[in-house]
Amino acid sequence: AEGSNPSNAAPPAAMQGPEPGCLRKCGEVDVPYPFGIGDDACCSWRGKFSLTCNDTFDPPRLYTGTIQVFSISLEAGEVRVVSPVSYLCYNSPRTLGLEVHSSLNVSGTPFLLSRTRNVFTAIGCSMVAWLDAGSSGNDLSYFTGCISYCAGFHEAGADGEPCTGLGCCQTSIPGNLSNIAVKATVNRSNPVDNPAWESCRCGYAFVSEKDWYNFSREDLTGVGKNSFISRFGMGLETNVPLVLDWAIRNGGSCPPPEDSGGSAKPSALACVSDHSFCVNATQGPGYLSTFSSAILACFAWMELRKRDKRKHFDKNGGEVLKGVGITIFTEGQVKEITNGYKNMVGKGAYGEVYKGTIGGAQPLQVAVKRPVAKRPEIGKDEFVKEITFQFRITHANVVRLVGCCLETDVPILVFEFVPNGSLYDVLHGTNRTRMLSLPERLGIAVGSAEALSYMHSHAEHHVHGDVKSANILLDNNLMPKVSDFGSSKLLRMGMYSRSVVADISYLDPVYMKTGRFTEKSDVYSFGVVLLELITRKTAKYDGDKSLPIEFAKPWKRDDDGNKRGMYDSDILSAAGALSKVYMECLDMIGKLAVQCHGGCGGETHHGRGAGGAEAS
Ligand SMILES: Nc1ncnc2c1ncn2[C@@H]1O[C@H](COP(=O)(O)OP(=O)(O)OP(=O)(O)O)[C@@H](O)[C@H]1O
Repeated sequence: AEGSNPSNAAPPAAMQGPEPGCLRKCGEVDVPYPFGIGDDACCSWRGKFSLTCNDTFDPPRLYTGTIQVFSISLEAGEVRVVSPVSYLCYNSPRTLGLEVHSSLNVSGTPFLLSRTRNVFTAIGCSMVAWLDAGSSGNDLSYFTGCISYCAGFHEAGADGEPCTGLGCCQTSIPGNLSNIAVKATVNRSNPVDNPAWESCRCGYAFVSEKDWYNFSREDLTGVGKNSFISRFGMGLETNVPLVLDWAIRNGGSCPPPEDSGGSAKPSALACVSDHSFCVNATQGPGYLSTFSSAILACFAWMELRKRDKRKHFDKNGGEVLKGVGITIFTEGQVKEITNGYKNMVGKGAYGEVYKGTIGGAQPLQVAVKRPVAKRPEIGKDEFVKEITFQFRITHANVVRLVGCCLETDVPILVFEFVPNGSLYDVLHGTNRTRMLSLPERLGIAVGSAEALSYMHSHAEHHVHGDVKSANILLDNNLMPKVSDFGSSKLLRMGMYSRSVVADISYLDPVYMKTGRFTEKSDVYSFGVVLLELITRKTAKYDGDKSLPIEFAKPWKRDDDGNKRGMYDSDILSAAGALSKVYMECLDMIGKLAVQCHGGCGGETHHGRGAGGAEAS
């Protein structure tokens, strides 16, 4: 994973994560993915790292096959397992009363004996210890060993001394071993008496973790609480640790080293990402990757991602929201819904908006708001309250919150999809395809006002905070649906200033002076939308002209001759447009808008209820 930033890397295509609900502990032993407990192939990587947990022991014991596992390290790519101990005991200077050989075979598993972390050790007086070993199930073509001799108990090395052949001997082992047979025996071709047989009765041989064994003369005695058997056990029932390297190999490994330079990109890796590459093996043929840094990075990346998601989920109040009944999507589900974020339909302060479909018997089209900004810390309780509130709103003129994904820093919000774009696009868009009639504009004004009125008076006096034509979406019947009730508020909960979130052209001057944003500020913004509807001018037009200011000028002067000067020419040229009723209707909307802005000597918007109520 050289040069990569794991947290930004794409998920490795070929490596699926574990299913939720898999056991991750056996007794005291943690079982991290790619390892898993039990037959469920989904709990471990492709079922190839499955272990068993035997709970007839107290505490339960973890096994790979019949070999007990003491611990697993993802970072080191190692597991520590029980090492079988071979032993013998003399019953005369030259004859053995007991001779037990033992073996260990991990061929065909992801494990190999670690060359660097283990050593072969024999303990005893007058003993020859053999290690037969190989790299496959039947292969025992390699052998090594060592001899230990001592003329008497006190002739053996002192406690703690290195194993130099006086009571114990050691030799290192090669790489690429998966099959070992250990023999503790006498040299039968040239038998030598064991003069110390009465005090140094037993001998032992094993492969163990390097530096684990510390020589003690008492180990030679074969009896007593300080003997080797008492301290460490014998046969397969020992607590002698052996270190196995583990890696993903056949069917999930790197191509052979000769095919792969340092930058070669493998094609069938367990863990293929742009940042992965194969490294040459140090474990000999057949062992293609000693837990390559790429694989390590992938596992680390997966673990990090998992932890991040959990952290975000908790921070975003996931546990509470689960109880509320809101649909909570995983990041993967959102990706599926949006077909990999393929169809972006817009972009706002909260983030990018993608069209998607929730499948099922009745597929539902949705708009997925994916945050782009990192949010400042906001109160979890506040966020949960807001999302819960949004989720519970059911009003035909408010865009419905369908669900959310809490696994990201800022949650992804999923809304119903409103197909006809925003009022802004329909009125002012460069690709404008339709002309709105006056009754259609009235319908949009009334519907939007109802949404605001509902929120202001019924829904705990909820202020929108960013009323504008871009936030009024139109369905196929031109029914308006006010959007962003939630997201503008959610953004404001952080340290963002109001002015960053809202469009300044719609901002209430009273708010500008006092810094206090109330439902009456929404009324002011709604007045600007009304003016957009009858003039088809943007809130700021012809450079920096303010629509509410310019429109209100003749109204304030009571200059009837010019009051109608800004009405949309499209409306005025429509059939029947110049009828009395038609013009009076336009005038009423104009008057209402001016009142929303506190003009004309009438009641200001600060003295009235919601503009929505009046418009309705
Ligand atoms: N529910 C929806 N259905 C269909 N399209 C949507 C939906 N929500 C947003 N859009 C589209 O995405 C665009 C951006 O929407 P968004 O609400 O994020 O930003 P905005 O309202 O334009 O700006 P701001 O975030 O500053 O208020 C909208 O103009 C609209 O075209």
